[in-house]
Amino acid sequence: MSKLTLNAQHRCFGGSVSYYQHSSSACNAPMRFSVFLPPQANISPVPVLYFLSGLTCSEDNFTVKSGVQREAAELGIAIIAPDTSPRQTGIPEEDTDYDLGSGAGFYVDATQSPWQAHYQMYSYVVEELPQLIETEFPVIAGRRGIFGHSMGGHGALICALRNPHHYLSVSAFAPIAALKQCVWGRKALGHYLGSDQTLWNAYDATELVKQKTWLDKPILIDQGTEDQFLRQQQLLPDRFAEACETVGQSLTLRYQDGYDHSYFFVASFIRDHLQHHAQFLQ
Ligand SMILES: N[C@@H](CCC(=O)N[C@@H](CS)C(=O)NCC(=O)O)C(=O)O
Repeated sequence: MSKLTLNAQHRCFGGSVSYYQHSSSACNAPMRFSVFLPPQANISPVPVLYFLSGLTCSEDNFTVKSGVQREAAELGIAIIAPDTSPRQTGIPEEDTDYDLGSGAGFYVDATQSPWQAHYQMYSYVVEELPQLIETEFPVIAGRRGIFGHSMGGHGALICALRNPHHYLSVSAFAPIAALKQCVWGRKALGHYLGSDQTLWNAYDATELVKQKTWLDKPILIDQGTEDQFLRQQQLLPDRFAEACETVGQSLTLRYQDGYDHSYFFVASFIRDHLQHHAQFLQ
C-alpha cells in the first residue's frame, strides 16, 4: 500500500500538479505537500527543487500564486512545496498566534514542551521528505536544490548551509536572514528551543554562513524595497550580506525597487530563481 494519499491532481504545462498527504514519522502527524512534475518526468527522472513557504502559508500558496510551473516545465525540474508545520496535533496553543505553532514551524526541530512531540520541521524537510520523494516519484536521487520565501527563505538558507553536500543550490525571496536578531525569531526560538541562545545559532543563517560551508557555490536573494517586514527589521538581509562579505561567501542580493512582501513579488522573479538553480541541478 502506498504511503501517500492523493488529495487532488491537475494537468499543468504538459506535466501535473498533485497534492498529497502522508503520515510523517518526524512530526508524528499527518503532513501535506504539493508536487509539480514536468513533462520530462514521463520519460526519465528529473532534478528536484524544494520550496519552503512563509508564515501562515500551506503547501497551496506558492503552488497557486508563484507561477513556478511554466519555467519548471521548460527546464525539466520537479517542484515540491511542503506545508509550513504539522497541524491539529492537539497542542492547546497551536492555533493561538499566527507566528507560533500552525503555519509557523520555522524549520527547526523543537526541543521544548509542548512543541517537541510534533514540531520537527528541520528533520522533516532535510531527511524524511527527500527520502519519500526520491522513493515515490521519478526524480534523480541527490539532485536537489532548495529555495523559499520569508520564513521559508530562512528555512532554505539554514537547510543548505547546514547540509552543503545534500543540496546543490540555494536561493531565497525576502528571507528572514538573521533569525535570532528579529522579533519573529526570538519568539519562535524561545518557545521551540528554550532560553539558551547559543543553541539558536544552528538555525540562524547569518551565524551559519560564518562557518564557510557553502563557499564554493553562490547564493541568490531577492528583496523588495517596499516590503513591510523589511521596514520592521524582521528580515535583516544586510546582516546576512555583511557576514557573507566577511567570510568570502558569494552572494547576489538584489534589492527590487517598489516590490512588497507578497507573492506578486515572488512571481515577478521566480524565473530568475529557477534559472539560478538549473545551473547546478541539470
Ligand atoms: N499574517 C501576518 C503576515 C503573514 C504573511 O505576510 N505571510 C506571508 C509570508 S511571511 C505570506 O506569504 N502570506 C500568504 C500569501 O501571501 O499567500 C501579518 O498580518 O503580519
